Amino acid sequence: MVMSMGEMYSYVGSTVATLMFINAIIQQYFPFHIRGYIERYGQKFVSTLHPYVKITFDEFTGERMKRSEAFSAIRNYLSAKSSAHVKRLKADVVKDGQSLVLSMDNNEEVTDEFEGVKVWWTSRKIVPEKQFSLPWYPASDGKKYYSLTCHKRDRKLITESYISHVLKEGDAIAARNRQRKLYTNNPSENWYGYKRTKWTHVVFEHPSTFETLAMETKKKEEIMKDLIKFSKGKQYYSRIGKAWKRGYLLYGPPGTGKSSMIAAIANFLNYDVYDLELTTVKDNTDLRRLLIETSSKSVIVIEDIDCSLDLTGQREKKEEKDEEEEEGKDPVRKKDKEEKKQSKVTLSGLLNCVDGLWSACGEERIIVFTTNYVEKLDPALIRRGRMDKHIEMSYCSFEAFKVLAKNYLYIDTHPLYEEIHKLLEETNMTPADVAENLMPKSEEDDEDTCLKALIEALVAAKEEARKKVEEEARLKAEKEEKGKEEAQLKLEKKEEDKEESPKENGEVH
Ligand SMILES: Nc1ncnc2c1ncn2[C@@H]1O[C@H](COP(=O)(O)OP(=O)(O)OP(=O)(O)O)[C@@H](O)[C@H]1O
Ligand SMILES: [Mg+2]
Repeated sequence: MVMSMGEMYSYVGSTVATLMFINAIIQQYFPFHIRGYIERYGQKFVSTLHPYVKITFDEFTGERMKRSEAFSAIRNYLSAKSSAHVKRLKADVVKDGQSLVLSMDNNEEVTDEFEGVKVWWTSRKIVPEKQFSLPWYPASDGKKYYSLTCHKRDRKLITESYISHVLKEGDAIAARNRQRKLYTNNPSENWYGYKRTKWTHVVFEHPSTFETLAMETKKKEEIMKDLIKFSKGKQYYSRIGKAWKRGYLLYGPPGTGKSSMIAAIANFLNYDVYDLELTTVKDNTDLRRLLIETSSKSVIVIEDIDCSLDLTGQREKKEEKDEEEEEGKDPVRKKDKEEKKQSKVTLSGLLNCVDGLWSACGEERIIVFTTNYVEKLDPALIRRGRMDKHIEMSYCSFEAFKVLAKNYLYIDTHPLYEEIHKLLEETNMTPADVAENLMPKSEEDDEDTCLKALIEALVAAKEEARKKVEEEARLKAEKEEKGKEEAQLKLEKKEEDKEESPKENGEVH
């Protein structure tokens, strides 16, 4: 008898289903010790009739019954395959999220094909017969597992290629559905209380993207390329023997988009964000503890680094010396100072965290420092290799303005653009201020009104800057004049002293 492929598959499908049915009956009606015999001899018998291999994937594995990553990946993979075909689906709300995951219900079957080979997946759950439950020890939900059946002749392909394909695809689906998080560190002193968490998180939903970011296209593309190279660089980093991380320093005046850039980076790479507030970290050890708890695929942000860290080490050291002499006499004061000292993260502590040995634990991390005053930073902090890329966020250029106009007013060009172009070249205005002016203030405001408002603001800013320059020049001239007068007075006094001195000398002798 010659079977068509379709017939063979339906035969195999029905055989598998029949066997499963028999198996279910055995499980249900035969006592445990007889079940063992039946299963053992049954399997021998079946394997001659049934040239198929079955692989099972339990939900919980190992001694500690950890949730199996393979099980979750398979669930994601199958949910994508099954939601269109399977009749009975189970809906789950994923952890922390509002998103729904549909997976095949127990005893449902899904067929999949890989390189021309067919396989069958079934979802199973074994519920224990006798359940023991207490309020503080709820009854088990049963043992869930997926089983994969394939023909014996395809065993090699399935075990060597197909399963890893499923796991990879499942992980990719999970990454796509994942809700990203924004973490903030809890102050060190709260770590040891009831909750004992170092990081608190909320769902990260920031609308900033590289598309909405107002800056020169060339600069933007360069950063995006750098990020892509980094995120795909696992092998590259391990080959050159460097930890898989990258440091960015974003600097520029307030309102030029440093924080927006961080959000755009996280959205672009689909990473979590850890917003690290250094001032509430007690010391270097706590800083290390915090960073060790960050996960890979994340952006670790330290905003306003110049304010969070005391970088004026030199001056402080000198003052400390003087104070130490005083403290020798006053033990209470000494203790106070020691406590204060302990509650500080030092520059070297931070540097150790950025490029010390431990930072290689965990991978795929971007560290971003921001500052308004790059010139204030210690060169040790920003040297190349530590901060791989320095990005200047500057005042709004015409190109950046065009991005904002497109975002806010949905326009690419306008007769007023020429005037705005000229004004932006003559005046410094941050993208935040430009954006504020472009925002319609009432429903009647159209693009003309908004652009005119921006022109007005630019003219006012230009006028203000001119006045400021004038005022500064005036003050400088005044200072110089005063300096001259003082010098003149000094000179005169010296002359007078000279005239008087022979007399004095005379008096002494
Ligand atoms: N380059 C930009 N592109 C798009 N929007 C921007 C840009 N710069 C600023 N903005 C707008 O201005 C607001 C403030 O910008 P942002 O917080 O990113 O500035 P910042 O440089 O981090 O400022 P600060 O130094 O005060 O932290 C943002 O919400 C955004 O709407
Ligand atoms: Mg900011």
